[in-house]
Amino acid sequence: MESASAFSRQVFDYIIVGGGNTGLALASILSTDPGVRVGVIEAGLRKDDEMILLPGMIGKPLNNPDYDWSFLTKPQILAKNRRIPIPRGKVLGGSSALNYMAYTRGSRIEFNDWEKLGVTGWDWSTIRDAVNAAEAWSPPSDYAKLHNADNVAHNHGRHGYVKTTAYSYYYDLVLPFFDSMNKMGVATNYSEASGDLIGIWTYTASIDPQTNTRSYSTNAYYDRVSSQPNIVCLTGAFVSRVVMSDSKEGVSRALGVEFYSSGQLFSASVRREVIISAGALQTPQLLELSGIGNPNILRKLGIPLKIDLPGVGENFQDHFTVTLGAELRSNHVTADDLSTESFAQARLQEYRDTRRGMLSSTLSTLVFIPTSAFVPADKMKSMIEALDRALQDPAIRNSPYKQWYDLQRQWLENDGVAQLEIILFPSYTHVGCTRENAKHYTMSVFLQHAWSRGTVHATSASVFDPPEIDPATLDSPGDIGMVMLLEAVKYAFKVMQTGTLGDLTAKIIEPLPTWSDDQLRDYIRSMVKSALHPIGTASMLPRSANGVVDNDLKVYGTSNLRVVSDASIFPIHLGTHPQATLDSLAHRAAEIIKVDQKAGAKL
Ligand SMILES: Cc1cc2nc3c(=O)[nH]c(=O)nc-3n(C[C@H](O)[C@H](O)[C@H](O)COP(=O)(O)OP(=O)(O)OC[C@H]3O[C@@H](n4cnc5c(N)ncnc54)[C@H](O)[C@@H]3O)c2cc1C
Repeated sequence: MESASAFSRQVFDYIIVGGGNTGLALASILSTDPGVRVGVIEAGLRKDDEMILLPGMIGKPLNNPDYDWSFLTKPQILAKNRRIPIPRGKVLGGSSALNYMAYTRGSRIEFNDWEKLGVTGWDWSTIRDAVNAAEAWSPPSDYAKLHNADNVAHNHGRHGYVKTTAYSYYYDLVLPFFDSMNKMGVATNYSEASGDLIGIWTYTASIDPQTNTRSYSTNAYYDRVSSQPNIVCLTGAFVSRVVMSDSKEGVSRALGVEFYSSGQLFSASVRREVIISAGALQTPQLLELSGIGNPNILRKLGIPLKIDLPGVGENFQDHFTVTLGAELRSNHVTADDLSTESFAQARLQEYRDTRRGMLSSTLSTLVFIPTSAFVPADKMKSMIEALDRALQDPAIRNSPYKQWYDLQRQWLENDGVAQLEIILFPSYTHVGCTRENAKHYTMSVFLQHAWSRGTVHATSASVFDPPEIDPATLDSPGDIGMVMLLEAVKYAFKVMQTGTLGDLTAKIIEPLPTWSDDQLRDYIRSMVKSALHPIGTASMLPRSANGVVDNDLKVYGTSNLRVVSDASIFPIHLGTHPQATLDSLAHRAAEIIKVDQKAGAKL
């Protein structure tokens, strides 16, 4: 790791802002060319401790300021004015150091439809190949196969960077959950990486099969190149702005960055490109601090305008989730047992001695289903009628985003597109009364294509003031967000009462199947939260559709500033977890940048 003053004395070919999931991956790939110098500036520090590396420790670093930015939304009017937490990694490796390690691909249908939004060059086969370049998959063990782990080798990359495989420990509730879903008519999907996500499956995790530790951008990518002289990583430093030249014939050039380290302001210059990879919440803030954004917002912040780009910080999307809690009839081992000190110590020792056992794993099973699977036909009809009426509103019809409303409308009735994810957590992450010493589980439902469109904007000209995050929770045309969550909760009640999981469930604790729709709506407003997948705030869309970057990830109106490979560039949400796609973006971006470099593109 470098000192700030040494860093600032160098001139880099590429400066990457944010050494997170994809920024660090991209920096590492670019630096495999010895002819270029790459500088990375990351606000967090390197932390390779058990809180990050042990799968069973997930959740422990959250709210710890040494690991987590711990963002809060602004009060959400339709969610009882609550400020909803959105944790984000503040360490080298970013959120890939904190996440739950589900390494899941997106959907063939969805990626192929990006073209309908005016995005070209990003179809399923391109993204699939790029994930394959990122992935170093190992087949699951026989024990994992008994838990329906994906065993279809040709869907996976074998020689990439991020080590993936199935876990080596499964909670007792996994197979009962499969049984209940199968009895609900949801088939087991044995090849989740094929581009078809529909069904119930055991996920492939970003885990090293040799050590059963987390594989993330720090150890998967950066450690391969960190000893090379042409990559320099500065940690504990906050980029406060990209220094942009004045615009010449409508185009501005990134000259370098300014950053703070130990309270002191430094600068570093760049020969070729500045690449912002600061995540979906801080990328728009940094663009605005650099004078790129909506002129009205910049004026209020006292920031001189460099590029008029009103899409910056708009189009914010997330997966919204609600949880239900249940008490078990049985005395199964669950993750809650880890709250007993002696049990936790024994599991930790087991892991340290053998790399096996409960701490080598987390939750492991995911369900993805289309609308028709959880919204009854009569409800579907009335829901779509209300939506169609709402979509006639001139504010929507004349909106630059009309095309993606149309696309989401098509996806609602496409049985190949997942609209709902369900996860069974082998623990009690819930509210409500419970019997002491009883065992529990939590079931969560997640909307995959919410209709809310929120915003993220800087609140001052200082990088140290967190941005204002407004996901517009539950604010959707025809109230479709609430209707779908309501039906999702009712569907989850059925799952909890069906098959082997139903036999094991002593009682549903809260919410209750006997509650009226009004009570359930009230519960949803009280409980809805972020599934921690924010995207869209610097969207890859045509400029006329409020896009911020073009198909080559270059910020409109600049010759050499890209927003690369962080989740802010997704134009529309993925019906899955994002990290594998983010790795693919790093690889795709590296290809694009290398082509530009070879062509000697005029910068
Ligand atoms: C608790 C949790 C669980 C999750 N579980 C899963 C999962 O199981 N599977 C999955 O696919 N996804 C999961 N996700 C989501 C996924 O991990 C993230 O979407 C993804 O890692 C984001 O990558 P990114 O590159 O966009 O941003 P990040 O990885 O967050 O990187 C952004 C980096 O920029 C740095 N930075 C920001 N501003 C500045 C600045 N001004 N100067 C310098 N550095 C700066 C940050 O410190 C950070 O390191 C989870 C997320 C969380 C938080």
